Amino acid sequence: MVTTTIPHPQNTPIQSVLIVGNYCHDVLLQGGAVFAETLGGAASFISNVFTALSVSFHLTSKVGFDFKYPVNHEPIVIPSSKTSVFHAYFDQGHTENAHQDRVLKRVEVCDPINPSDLPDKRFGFGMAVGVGGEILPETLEKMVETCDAVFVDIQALIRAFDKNDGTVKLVRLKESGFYHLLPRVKFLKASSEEALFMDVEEVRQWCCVVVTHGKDGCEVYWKDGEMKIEPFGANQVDPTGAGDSFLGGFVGGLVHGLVVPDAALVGNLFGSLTVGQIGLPKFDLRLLQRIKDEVQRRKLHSTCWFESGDDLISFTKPAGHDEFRASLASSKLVSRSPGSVEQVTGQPKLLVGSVYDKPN
Ligand SMILES: Nc1ncnc2c1ncn2[C@@H]1O[C@H](COP(=O)(O)OP(=O)(O)OP(=O)(O)O)[C@@H](O)[C@H]1O
Ligand SMILES: O[C@H]1[C@H](O)[C@@H](O)[C@H](O)[C@@H](O)[C@H]1O
Repeated sequence: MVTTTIPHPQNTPIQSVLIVGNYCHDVLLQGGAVFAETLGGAASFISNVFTALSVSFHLTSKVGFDFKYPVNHEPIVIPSSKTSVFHAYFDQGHTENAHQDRVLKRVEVCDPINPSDLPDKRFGFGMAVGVGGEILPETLEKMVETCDAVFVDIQALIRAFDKNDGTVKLVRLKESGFYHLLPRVKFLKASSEEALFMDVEEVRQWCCVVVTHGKDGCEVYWKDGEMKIEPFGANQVDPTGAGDSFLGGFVGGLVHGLVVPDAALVGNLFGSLTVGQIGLPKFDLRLLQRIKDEVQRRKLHSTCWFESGDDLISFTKPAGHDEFRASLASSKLVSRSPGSVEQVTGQPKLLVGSVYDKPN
């Protein structure tokens, strides 16, 4: 069995998670018109998945006086600031230095999250999941000091914003101001477009790199090996938040005691559930129960990270991995009925139409 020396958080049976990143308002546009407005930000998609998986967490997030969505975990409200706003244009074509399936513009920006905004306590897991440049190097530094295992979405580190219109551009990870902290980070998640801005071969020597590939699932790279994790099928109507929900499912799986390959399957599952809906997804309650049952069953049959007591995480696909995938896939087949949908955070506002066809 291939293992690596990632310590499990402090031998505590119940893992607490710190999520750091601002909520935002997302405005989705196509053909010059707004077709949806939703609650956004990686923090909102991840909390949505954690709530679905019954993972408890603390959230540090900032919004402005104009924040307009009801949420279960209250953000810090900055009276002198507006909430960060992103406009996502789905028909402006591809640019070389931007997200491929949409052009994103940050049109309002809330305050950054400072180290002093973080709670003064230790956490098993920390997640640095900024969207608008709100995570500062010193904030990530405090997270690696106070959390046993830190997970970073690369979008929190490498985004730059055009001075005139806020268009999101990416800078190389090496020039981001965060590079020196990578040896203290446990997992770095990047989409395939973002991965072009880093040297995966170099970074995997320090931390585990997870690259997501949209409908093709994801790949996990660590010092001594790599593996591909199979996707789940989906009818994509809006790709927004797929990567965030993936990360929520992945970390949620680890918190529940799954090994990395099995947790990555849970990540792929939540990514696939997210692209099937506009904005923040709502999950069918029976589907969630099936997923949680499968995760509990799986945990009983695999070497659990937290309970093994040997301070090692296995990166090898354990026996039964394919069966676990099949059982998760079959849980997607449970039908939706009125009243079985759990609404965990802000509702999207559909302005034009109800189904969006992904542009080529
Ligand atoms: N069309 C799809 N069908 C099935 N699964 C998908 C699809 N798109 C995304 N996923 C799942 O979601 C995960 C994350 O998707 P993706 O690689 O597009 O992330 P991303 O580009 O960071 O997303 P975003 O920036 O829109 O949040 C994938 O690894 C996959 O598991
Ligand atoms: O709500 C979305 C989502 O969090 C995406 O992952 C991020 O890329 C966008 O900037 C944000 O507006």
